Amino acid sequence: MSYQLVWFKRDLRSEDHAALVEATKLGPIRCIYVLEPTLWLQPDVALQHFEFIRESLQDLDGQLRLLGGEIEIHEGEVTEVLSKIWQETPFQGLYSHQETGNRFTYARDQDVGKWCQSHGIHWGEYAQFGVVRGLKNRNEWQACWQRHMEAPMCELPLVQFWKTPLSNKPVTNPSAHFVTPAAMQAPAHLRHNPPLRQRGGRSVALKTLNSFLKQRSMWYRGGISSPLSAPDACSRLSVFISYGCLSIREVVQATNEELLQMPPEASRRKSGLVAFISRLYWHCHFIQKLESEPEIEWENMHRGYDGLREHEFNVDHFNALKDGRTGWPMVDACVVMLRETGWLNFRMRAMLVSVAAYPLWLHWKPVGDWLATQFLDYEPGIHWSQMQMQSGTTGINVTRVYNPIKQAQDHDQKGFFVRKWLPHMRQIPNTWIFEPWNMTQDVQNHLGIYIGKEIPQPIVDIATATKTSKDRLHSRRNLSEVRAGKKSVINKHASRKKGAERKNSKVKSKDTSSQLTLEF
Ligand SMILES: Cc1cc2nc3c(=O)[nH]c(=O)nc-3n(C[C@H](O)[C@H](O)[C@H](O)COP(=O)(O)OP(=O)(O)OC[C@H]3O[C@@H](n4cnc5c(N)ncnc54)[C@H](O)[C@@H]3O)c2cc1C
Repeated sequence: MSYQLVWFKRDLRSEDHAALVEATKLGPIRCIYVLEPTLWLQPDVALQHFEFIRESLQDLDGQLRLLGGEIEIHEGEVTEVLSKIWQETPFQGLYSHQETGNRFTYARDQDVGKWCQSHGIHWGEYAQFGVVRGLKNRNEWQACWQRHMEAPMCELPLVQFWKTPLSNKPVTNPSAHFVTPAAMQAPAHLRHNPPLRQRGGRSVALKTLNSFLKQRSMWYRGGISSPLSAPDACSRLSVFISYGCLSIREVVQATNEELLQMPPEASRRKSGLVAFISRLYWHCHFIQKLESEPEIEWENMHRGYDGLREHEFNVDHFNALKDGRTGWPMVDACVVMLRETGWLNFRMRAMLVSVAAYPLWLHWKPVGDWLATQFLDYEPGIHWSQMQMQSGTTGINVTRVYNPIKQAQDHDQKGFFVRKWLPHMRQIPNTWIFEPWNMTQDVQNHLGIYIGKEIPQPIVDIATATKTSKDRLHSRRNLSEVRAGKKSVINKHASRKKGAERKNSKVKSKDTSSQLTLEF
């Protein structure tokens, strides 16, 4: 029987799935997910991503079984898998969502395009975010985003599968060349699966969306900056959007519906949801940068900053950061929380990168590869744009440096956060909670806790090291050729959203808990 092949990637749902719908309109379909060995060798992947995908595929399999089909998991490089399937039972067309991924997936998609061409196969690719492929002019982008989010959700017609699964339950058929999600084997080299990470699948995603829209959005404004309140106050939807368990359009539309239904007295929740929607806009705005310029994953967005940090990489600084032993309690506690949960709020992510980029003077690429493995919600477009923005290499953003001592004073005044994640800080009295290295020898003797032993000595003097780094960055920025290069970055990447531009570089980001004034 002839059929259309639907290739699931980072779109692990059956609702509002343009590729699935368009393929279904043409006749019987077959659904596959490809476990690509080379993808799992990239520096930005971790076991947590694999396990999250497995959980999401199990859920997707359940959704497809209700419709009479299943998801087949094939192992191999995508063009090899397509060739094998094609040789066994040729298909008419290939259907998938567009992906703005890393360097590997970009090249892989080019190979798939060539494979389809050489086999005379139509490849239907559909946008799943408000990201525009082949965008000619950034001025038009905002209207495109709006159109995408306002379009009706894709309705699935009656589905016919190319074959009925052998059983109602997922079982791996030994004669078939595919396995079920439960039988997926993680590559042995993969490491890092935080015990407290979020679990995958659409059912969990919908529960998370619902609890945010109905309750937790109450704390969004004012609650998202502190790492103590953020785990509940933030939506926690990023990973479900990144792996497509939810479509971003359905999140935007559900939020707008909730806003319409809200009684006037729910003003707190209302302002929370309005702030949240603006984040969903930023989601696509940042991904558009990588879509328009894939090189920002490995090259400075503004090439005038080339050579600034690359040749001075201090491995000891990097290891101290990764081990959570920089000596700055707020930084070390964030590293531990991230390691245990796979998640951090925006402000603390920005602080980690800022500490890496300024006082530790580390180039963003290795730091970004490490953080990509730590963030369960790793989304290349947001990640690499943010890495560069917080490191000062975009050339268009105000230098924003987060002092970890001040961040602790502002967002963890009583030290609950650092004591939660750093056991050795539990005995430190409030007086020294922000700067424990100032404890006198007598105090250390009294507590039986020593700086340089249980508590690391800060690896550099933060004030001096930060000043030196800022001076170096600014002297580069002031070069006439660097100033001249700024315009083309603005033309290509800057947001045209009103209010996005900061009025002047001296405007401090006070609490900015709403973070509505994100820089472009
Ligand atoms: C260095 C760095 C790396 C980051 N890497 C990622 C990443 O790989 N994946 C990712 O989804 N987010 C990333 N972010 C953005 C942000 O920190 C996370 O989206 C957010 O913390 C996720 O939690 P949430 O879903 O509860 O966010 P909420 O505050 O509830 O936000 C709602 C949604 O808006 C989007 N969003 C929020 N903040 C931003 C932002 N600043 N830029 C773009 N989109 C945003 C996300 O899709 C998020 O799910 C990064 C930020 C920094 C500073």
